[in-house]
Amino acid sequence: MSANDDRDPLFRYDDPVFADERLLEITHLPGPDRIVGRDDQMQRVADALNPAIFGSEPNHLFIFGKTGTGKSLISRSVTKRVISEAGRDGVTVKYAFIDCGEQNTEASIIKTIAQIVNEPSASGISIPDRGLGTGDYYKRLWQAVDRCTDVTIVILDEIDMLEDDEVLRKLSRAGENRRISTSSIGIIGISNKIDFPDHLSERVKSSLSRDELVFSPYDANQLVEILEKRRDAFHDGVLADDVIPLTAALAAQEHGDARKAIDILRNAGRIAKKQNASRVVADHVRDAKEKTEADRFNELIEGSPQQAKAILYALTLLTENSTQKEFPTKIIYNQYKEIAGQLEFDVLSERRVQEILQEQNFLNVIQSEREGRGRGRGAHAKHRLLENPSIVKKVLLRDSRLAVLDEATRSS
Ligand SMILES: Nc1ncnc2c1ncn2[C@@H]1O[C@H](COP(=O)(O)OP(=O)(O)OP(=O)(O)O)[C@@H](O)[C@H]1O
Repeated sequence: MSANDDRDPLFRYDDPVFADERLLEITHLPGPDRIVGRDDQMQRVADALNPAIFGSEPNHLFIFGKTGTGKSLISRSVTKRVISEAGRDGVTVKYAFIDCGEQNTEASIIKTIAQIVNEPSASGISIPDRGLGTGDYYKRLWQAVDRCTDVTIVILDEIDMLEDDEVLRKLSRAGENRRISTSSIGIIGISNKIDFPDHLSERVKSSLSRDELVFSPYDANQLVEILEKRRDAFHDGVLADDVIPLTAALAAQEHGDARKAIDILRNAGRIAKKQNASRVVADHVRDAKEKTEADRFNELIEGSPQQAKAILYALTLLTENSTQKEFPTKIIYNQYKEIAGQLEFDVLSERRVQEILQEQNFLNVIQSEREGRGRGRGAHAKHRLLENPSIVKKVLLRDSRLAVLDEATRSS
């Protein structure tokens, strides 16, 4: 009798494809021996954080680079090593990783950091989820930081999404302004937008001294190496020989993006498993690429209002039916008006459509560029999709009203 004979037959207890799928989860933090090609960047982050090991204030640091270039990984990995080294000398370092795409207000950021560092038994204070004003959350944060840590490292991912950069000024000057007395705070800001510091307010720009670091995309060979070091996510012999090189090549097409490479590999395994295949082969990888791109795009536009989807759909139709890739606001607006009419939506003004296009540009769904030196960015901007139109369409048509309209247009 096998070990599984008495188990509920409704479920599966073996996984013929994955030995440990968690190694491919985006939140998984690989050990230093699985990190490829980032020695210099790791050293630079270590240099900035080094004072923390002795309980002193680290240097603040901004890290820039395209998506999937290891910015969060290196920040988290080095921070953890700092924490462990500091601990050997009895120095308490804690860190808070905040995704500013999800939490972008001053109060929510302060509250989250306070909740992470606070130990009520040591500090004698609590950090309630709601009910305090921003000023009170700050007060409790300073108390929690002073009473529970020697150094707090605050990692702000997608820092360009911050609603108000005042929080950077207050955190970075907490020691100087005597908000905290026995501890210190270091900030690591992470962004895909290299020009992000230009958009900081003058107050913050002048007060926040920092180091800056740029992460370049990986080449296909580095992506192969990154994937090879996660091969043990699969059972021996499950991956066909060409799977890792093909995955790396596909992920390197736009820019060498390790997140995409890992996502494709994981999705390829899942697709193989779903098909009850005992091996992952090149076709699974190709299907996985499409799924990965659609999932990502879906994540970007999830939560966008239907009007924004109608505008994106207008841009998609224009792109599909033309050799051009970029379209002026006016042309997109005319196409949108037609679509909105067919969908029986209220037709928005051209100015509002322009604003929505700018928002989508900000969210990296499309790219908008101002042409020439025309007045106001609105009327003179041109916009293009950043993703393949067939993928964009596939995702947009998950909205049933757009799907019906698309079907009707094609059959007419
Ligand atoms: N040098 C590397 N070695 C091993 N794995 C890596 C490396 N760089 C990135 N990865 C893996 O790729 C994925 C994406 O990395 P990470 O989240 O750090 O990228 P990022 O630059 O912060 O991207 P984003 O801007 O999209 O947040 C993670 O699963 C990470 O473990």
